[in-house]
Amino acid sequence: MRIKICGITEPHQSIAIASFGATALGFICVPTSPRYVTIEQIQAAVAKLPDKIDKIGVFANSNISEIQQTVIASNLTGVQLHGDESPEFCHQLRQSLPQVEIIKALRVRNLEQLETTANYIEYVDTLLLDAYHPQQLGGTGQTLDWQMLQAFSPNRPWFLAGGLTPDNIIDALNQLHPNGIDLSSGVELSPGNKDLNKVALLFQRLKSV
Ligand SMILES: O=C(O)c1ccccc1NCC(=O)[C@H](O)[C@H](O)COP(=O)(O)O
Repeated sequence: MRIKICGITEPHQSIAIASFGATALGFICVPTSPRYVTIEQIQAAVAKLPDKIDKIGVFANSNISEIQQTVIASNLTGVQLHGDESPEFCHQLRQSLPQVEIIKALRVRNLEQLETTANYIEYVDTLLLDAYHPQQLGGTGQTLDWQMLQAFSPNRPWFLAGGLTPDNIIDALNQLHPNGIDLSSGVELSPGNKDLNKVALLFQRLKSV
């Protein structure tokens, strides 16, 4: 299973979290986020990471040239689209960045919206389901209605996100079978400052899965 820790801002934390066993790290490229990082900060955070770690830039409603510029300058291996990007936008991004993993995040409010994931299947590599929040795009600590996801079985790998913590992760994975999990505020001291004790506890608990 893929384990993505998102909202990294500090180089020493990115190295520590990779050494605990994270398979992917996420860097927030959304200027309004308290976890926002510049290209220079991403470069510093990824510089000493092993090649096998996926380095994902998280964008929301950015244009293709901004995304392309950041991906190339920061050596990112993937892009997570966390705004209102359409399937057509994902298709265009694929033409511009053919070697880069495209993850479409959907902030799921109800079953009808969950069904819109089908529109993205042919244009993205991976889906990510996050919780809906009326004011914030991500990193909110809100959990999804896991009951609503019981029958979710898309024709693409998918990440479960939204309010996951070391305390609820086993419960989540007993109920759902995602290909990956994504955590941010549940392993933080404050936005962008990860709590390495909580990250270590997470990986310890995941050993039993
Ligand atoms: O984390 C942010 O600040 C953020 C801002 C704008 C768009 C996306 C953002 N985060 C995306 C993520 O992938 C988070 O890991 C995801 O929302 C889960 O967060 P949390 O509920 O805190 O675990």
